[in-house]
Amino acid sequence: MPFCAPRRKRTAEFGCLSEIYKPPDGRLTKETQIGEGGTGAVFMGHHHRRGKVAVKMANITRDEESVCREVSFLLKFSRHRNIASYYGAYYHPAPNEESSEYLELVLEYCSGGSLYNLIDSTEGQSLKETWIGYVCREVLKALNHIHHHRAVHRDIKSPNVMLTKKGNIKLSE
Ligand SMILES: Nc1ncnc2c1ncn2[C@@H]1O[C@H](COP(=O)(O)OP(=O)(O)OP(=O)(O)O)[C@@H](O)[C@H]1O
Repeated sequence: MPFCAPRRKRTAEFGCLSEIYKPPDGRLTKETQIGEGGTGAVFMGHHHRRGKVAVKMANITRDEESVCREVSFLLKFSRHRNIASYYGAYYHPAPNEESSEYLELVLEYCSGGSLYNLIDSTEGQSLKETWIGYVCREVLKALNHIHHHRAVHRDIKSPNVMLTKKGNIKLSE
């Protein structure tokens, strides 16, 4: 089975997650862990067609509502150049009753880290004004796009602003 994008977000009426988000057939591999967010761990991964990707293990058992919110945000907005591309999601069932169910969200890999890391790396010095201007302009482009579609982000902070290898700015949820 090829890499598949979810057809629609989960709601009670659509039924079983395992039918909506098909599991991969081994063409997606998870490698080292690169971060930890509120919904779960984030891994660097490799996809046979996309190359390097970020795989976010979103814990459905712990907080299904915020996972659905994130998927819905990505489906709506991730085609914008200032929002990390969303390649699809896979359902990961709980192996036993004590474990959690996950949705593996496959995203564009932002190897430059977050704006938070970038500021931190200056060790108390400020970023150059030209950089501050550039980052603000790119984040505003993403926000303008979101607002144009009558939505709001509500969690703008430096850890949610990511950088790609080329220095492009990507707003995440
Ligand atoms: N697309 C990505 N590319 C590279 N690293 C990423 C990517 N997404 C997340 N990360 C890494 O994983 C960490 C956690 O990301 P995540 O989006 O889960 O954080 P969060 O915003 O705190 O979580 P949430 O808002 O979902 O509770 C980030 O700080 C970053 O280091």
